Amino acid sequence: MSPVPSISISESNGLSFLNVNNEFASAKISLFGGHVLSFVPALDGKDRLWVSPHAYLNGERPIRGGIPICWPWFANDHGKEAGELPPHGFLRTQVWQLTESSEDESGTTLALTPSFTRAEGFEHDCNVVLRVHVGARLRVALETENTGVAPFSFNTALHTYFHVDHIKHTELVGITGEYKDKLDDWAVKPTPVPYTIDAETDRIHLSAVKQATISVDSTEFTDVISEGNDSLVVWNPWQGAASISDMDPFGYKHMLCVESSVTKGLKLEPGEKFELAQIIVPK
Ligand SMILES: O=P(O)(O)OC[C@H]1O[C@H](O)[C@H](O)[C@@H](O)[C@@H]1O
Repeated sequence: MSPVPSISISESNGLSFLNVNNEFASAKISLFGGHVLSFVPALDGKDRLWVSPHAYLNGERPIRGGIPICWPWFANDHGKEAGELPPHGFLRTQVWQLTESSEDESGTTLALTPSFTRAEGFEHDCNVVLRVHVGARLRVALETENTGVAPFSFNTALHTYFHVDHIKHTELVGITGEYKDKLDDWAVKPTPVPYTIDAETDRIHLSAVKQATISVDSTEFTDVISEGNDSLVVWNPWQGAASISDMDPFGYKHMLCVESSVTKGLKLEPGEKFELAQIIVPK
């Protein structure tokens, strides 16, 4: 299909990208992974997303940064030994197609679909559509529809890497309740107040937080609104970034993952649809 005029297509290292430019913002989306890489609002010209300078942008590995799509499982929660199946599922490493695009007074909307939704570890019939709206806000929504005759359960996440000027000057506001600490054998702990990051952090917040704010130097920078989530994941590898081959040792200073997530298992009956969405609101 030919996209609307606010979308142009570029290619590099064998990957294709959709570049969206309208009066509200610009955005870049990789068809590999159905992966939003950048969202720069006209408001202040500051990218809200972070991509590692060492990210593989050639289809060899999932892209480190932007908005990876985790589906139909989160991390290694696929019921087999870690390493037997790809972490975060199999959508972030396949080529997606642009199936629809439109523009109106609020911005540009695109729909993308993955090449396949059935693979080892998830042998069910379904349709998956990613809808991206680039306007004064960025809305990313992943819809899953059960097109089969039996129910299935799955997990999913919009694993967004937010850009922050400096992690040591960053605070997360609005997260309440308890979290499971992956770095402490999944111990359940109260959410800290104030919520600052000063060490490796890998947490599944167990309440369905609908709005969190990323503040930098006590100034609100980005609101993160979630719809359909049952949890919120917060991740920063800190100096462990040095052992991640597609991050540099200091990469952790400029990113914070705040992931709108379904981690508790969501059951879809035949014919049912479910949407997980994240809305990124520049302040
Ligand atoms: O390296 P990746 O497979 O992209 O995963 C990156 C991170 O994703 C999530 O935030 C998990 O909670 C972390 O445990 C994991 O390290």
